[in-house]
Amino acid sequence: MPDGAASRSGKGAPVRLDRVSFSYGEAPLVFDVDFAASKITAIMGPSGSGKSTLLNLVAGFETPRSGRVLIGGVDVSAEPPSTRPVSMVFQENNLFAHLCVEQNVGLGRSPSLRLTEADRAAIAEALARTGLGGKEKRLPRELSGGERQRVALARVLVRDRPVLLLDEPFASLGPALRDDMLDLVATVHAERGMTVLFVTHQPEDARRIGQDMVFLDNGLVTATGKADDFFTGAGPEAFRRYIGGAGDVVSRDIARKRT
Ligand SMILES: Nc1ncnc2c1ncn2[C@@H]1O[C@H](COP(=O)(O)OP(=O)(O)OP(=O)(O)O)[C@@H](O)[C@H]1O
Repeated sequence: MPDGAASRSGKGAPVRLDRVSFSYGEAPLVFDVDFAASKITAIMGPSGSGKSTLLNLVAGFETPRSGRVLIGGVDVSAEPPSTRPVSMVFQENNLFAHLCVEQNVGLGRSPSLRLTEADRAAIAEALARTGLGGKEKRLPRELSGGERQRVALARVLVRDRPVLLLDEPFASLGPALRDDMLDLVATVHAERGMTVLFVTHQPEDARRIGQDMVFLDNGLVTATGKADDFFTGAGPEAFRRYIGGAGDVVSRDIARKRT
């Protein structure tokens, strides 16, 4: 499939930030970086380094001061979020409080909730996959935090866009549930091959599903490469300092897996 509009559904599309600058009124953030099609890239960096801003620029919630955002080779810089070939899951507040689970997921299919039979079948399948069968009519406030994030994931499943943006979506969950969710993302990624940009502060989460790594520091991309290389000590000094002792644990896990 050629890059471009054709890659708006189905397989992953490459994402490029071409000398994108952005400012909230203070020092500018400048991003010049490529995310490979159909890879899961972990985005890490100290608090305030610009990770969420980068995702918001890709999603269209923020507009570059200069430079271009390209998805599948197409300049989407002037497009609103709704027309970009992107889905996003935030740390919280992904759901509409007055809509039930089924409707919240249905929005991924049709913003007006005019759903076809095929849409309803896709919604039922996504709810089953995320373990939400039987909870279709519940409101978000009647769900646990983990269940709410699963609804957000189910919506992403039915939306089926070539790019998935995850902004610490599982940060508030316990470790076992977090691992389950990460595994679900990895399984869906293996099936569909969408491009995933995954912001996380957790080295073990980045290690679990990340294939590539983009490291931000102070509003700039300061290192990119294979995630494994970062965790086996080949990453920049700033990365090692950032993850501190967690690096040793993750490296040991990698060594154990390989023996
Ligand atoms: N709405 C806003 N208004 C003004 N400044 C903002 C706004 N959002 C973020 N910033 C600033 O922009 C910079 C980058 O913020 P961003 O949220 O992208 O960082 P982050 O790496 O995602 O941080 P964290 O890991 O803490 O979530 C920070 O200096 C932050 O204070």
